[in-house]
Amino acid sequence: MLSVSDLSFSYDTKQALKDVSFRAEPGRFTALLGPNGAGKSTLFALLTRLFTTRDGQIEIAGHDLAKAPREALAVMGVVFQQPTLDLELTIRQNLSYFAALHGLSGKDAAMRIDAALDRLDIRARAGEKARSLNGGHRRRTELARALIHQPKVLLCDEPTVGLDAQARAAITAHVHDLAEDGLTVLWATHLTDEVRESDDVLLLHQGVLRASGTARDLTGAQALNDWFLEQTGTPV
Ligand SMILES: Nc1ncnc2c1ncn2[C@@H]1O[C@H](COP(=O)(O)OP(=O)(O)OP(=O)(O)O)[C@@H](O)[C@H]1O
Repeated sequence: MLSVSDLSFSYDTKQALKDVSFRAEPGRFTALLGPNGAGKSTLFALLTRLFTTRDGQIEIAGHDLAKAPREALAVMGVVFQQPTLDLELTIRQNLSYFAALHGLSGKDAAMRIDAALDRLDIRARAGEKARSLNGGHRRRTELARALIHQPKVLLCDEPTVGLDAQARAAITAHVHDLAEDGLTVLWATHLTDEVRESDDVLLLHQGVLRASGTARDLTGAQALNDWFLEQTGTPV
């Protein structure tokens, strides 16, 4: 589980997050929705310890990120907005490198890499250079890489940016499956078609968490897009 309590953060005079509290539960796909400037990237930077703050608390699967950062980060998988594959390495080499960073090697690493590649349906491409893959398969590779160390919490920061509709749908479906298998997923997006009615939604606007609940409960008979517009005055 991912738990955030009373989290605040300021850039000089600009307060980017104000007393944000929420929980993302195991087995749930939690969508973090917010217009530009809402504070999503700031929140991800705090969750991944790129930034730190004394205002508030973050717990990753029971580990306090400030007091036990190593333990907390060890159970977290992250897919950043910007692609981070080495395009000259094969898919398997990219994953092996990451496994080594987590202290995994030999048979254990190979088994975990195969399992992660199977999970994302890209094992058949494992010997190909990342450069030869399309955007959707590169993103799948990054997702597979984020799973090798068997995290309990998966953070995805707008991971479908730049993908075509088909690749977006495939990745989104894969990550919903991962959530159904028990992972805690936090997925930042501004694209409401990536959110299912049964998903949990966190609406962030101007640094404040405006709403949280299942998409179905929050929107009632409204389409999520219309609800979002009504809440924020901003088209998604
Ligand atoms: N380095 C910075 N210095 C000052 N203000 C900043 C800085 N980075 C972000 N901000 C401000 O903090 C607020 C939150 O920004 P943040 O990037 O977290 O939002 P976001 O929801 O991720 O938006 P986007 O989708 O555009 O990335 C915005 O008002 C932004 O202008």
